[in-house]
Amino acid sequence: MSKLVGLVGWRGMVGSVLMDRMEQEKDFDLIEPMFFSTSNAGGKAPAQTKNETALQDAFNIEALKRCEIIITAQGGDYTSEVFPKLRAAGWNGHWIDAASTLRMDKDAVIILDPVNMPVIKNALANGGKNWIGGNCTVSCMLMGVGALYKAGLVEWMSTQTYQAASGGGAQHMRELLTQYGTLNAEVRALLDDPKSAILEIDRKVIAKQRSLSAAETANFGVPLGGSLIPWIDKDLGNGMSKEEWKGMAETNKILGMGEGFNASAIPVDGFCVRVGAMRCHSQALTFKLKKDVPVADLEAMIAADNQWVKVVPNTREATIQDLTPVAVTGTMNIPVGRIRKLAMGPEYVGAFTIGDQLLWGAAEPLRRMLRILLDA
Ligand SMILES: NC(=O)C1=CN([C@@H]2O[C@H](COP(=O)(O)OP(=O)(O)OC[C@H]3O[C@@H](n4cnc5c(N)ncnc54)[C@H](OP(=O)(O)O)[C@@H]3O)[C@@H](O)[C@H]2O)C=CC1
Ligand SMILES: N[C@@H](CC(=O)OP(=O)(O)O)C(=O)O
Repeated sequence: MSKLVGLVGWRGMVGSVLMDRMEQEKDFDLIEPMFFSTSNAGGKAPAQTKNETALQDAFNIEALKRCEIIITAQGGDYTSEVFPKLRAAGWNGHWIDAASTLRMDKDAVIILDPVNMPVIKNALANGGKNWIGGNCTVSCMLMGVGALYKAGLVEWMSTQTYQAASGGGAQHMRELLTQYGTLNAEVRALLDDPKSAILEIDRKVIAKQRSLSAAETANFGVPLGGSLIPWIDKDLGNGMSKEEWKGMAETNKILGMGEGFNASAIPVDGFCVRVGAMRCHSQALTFKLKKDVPVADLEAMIAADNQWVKVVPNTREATIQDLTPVAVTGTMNIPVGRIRKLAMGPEYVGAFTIGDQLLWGAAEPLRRMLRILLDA
């Protein structure tokens, strides 16, 4: 008999991408899905439903307890409220979660199986039940250059990110596009006139950006369209943003190197920056390797690591065609390009990588974990 799998958060942005991928990979053929809602209990479950045709109340512990596996993309507040109650009520099922809430808990594994299948298998063998998706930037980075970590080559890594609006959620994407539209409208007549002065256009754009209303910047707090924001997530009070902290803490945890900032952890640090892209996170990486390895060897290792990573030749044409958010959005591909030795010395290597933060960054590791559990 198929396992009863509860789905919470399935109609949100991450949840919708998850549903699409589960459809594409025919995951629903293997499970008895039970759909939950925080807002519409008793409503009609989506088309993938089989026997459980009504939406269940996502706060009803007894209903949740019926599930052998629960997958949630509902968000951290939901996890904080429901997960402890569910475990306290004696539920012993598998909890697969997109939210960051439980990530650093001792009994939780950050799931990214093409990178850390041994960590997942080990936890499963030891009775692990809590499977948490990683931060999107970290997951996309490790899908691209995990090979260098697995080979034990990385002494340290610095990352400078270019993160898309989708990382903030659906309203942030809308806000970005609305701002672009507002700026375009402001100078439309001048743009239509080929003889107009570009500095006049520029003056009008900056004046408009600086005068956007609180409602027009409600989500990001400041304009993002035509600008950037070099701070993502909370201020940790030590000069670091929480998104930057996750780089080292989660990378090391995913790789099974312990809980983040221990003495043997690989240093990972840099700056996380929000840019006006829609749903792809890009990042420029600087590695200090433990030894001098030829670029061709590094490329070969990266290319052989998993079926989704694609090495982009370090040429102008290949880069501008294949190494952009526009090229990657909506695909499972993780291109890694601009791989070259840096001026600081033969152990210093640069690379640039991109991933769709809703696919590998959020939804895909969850459905893959479901498959691992179904196969176990
Ligand atoms: N956005 C991202 O990049 C990432 C997000 N995550 C995690 O996933 C969580 C969910 O993120 P995200 O999918 O962006 O959140 P959304 O806001 O898109 O969806 C969350 C929930 O909001 C409810 N909702 C209310 N109104 C609507 C509406 N008009 N359309 C769809 N859903 C609606 C739904 O719950 P209901 O059906 O019960 O009403 C839905 O499940 C985050 O909180 C985070 O923890 C993780 C990685 C990346
Ligand atoms: N913080 C990420 C999105 C996200 O949801 O991250 P996390 O799952 O680590 O909270 C971003 O804004 O791009």
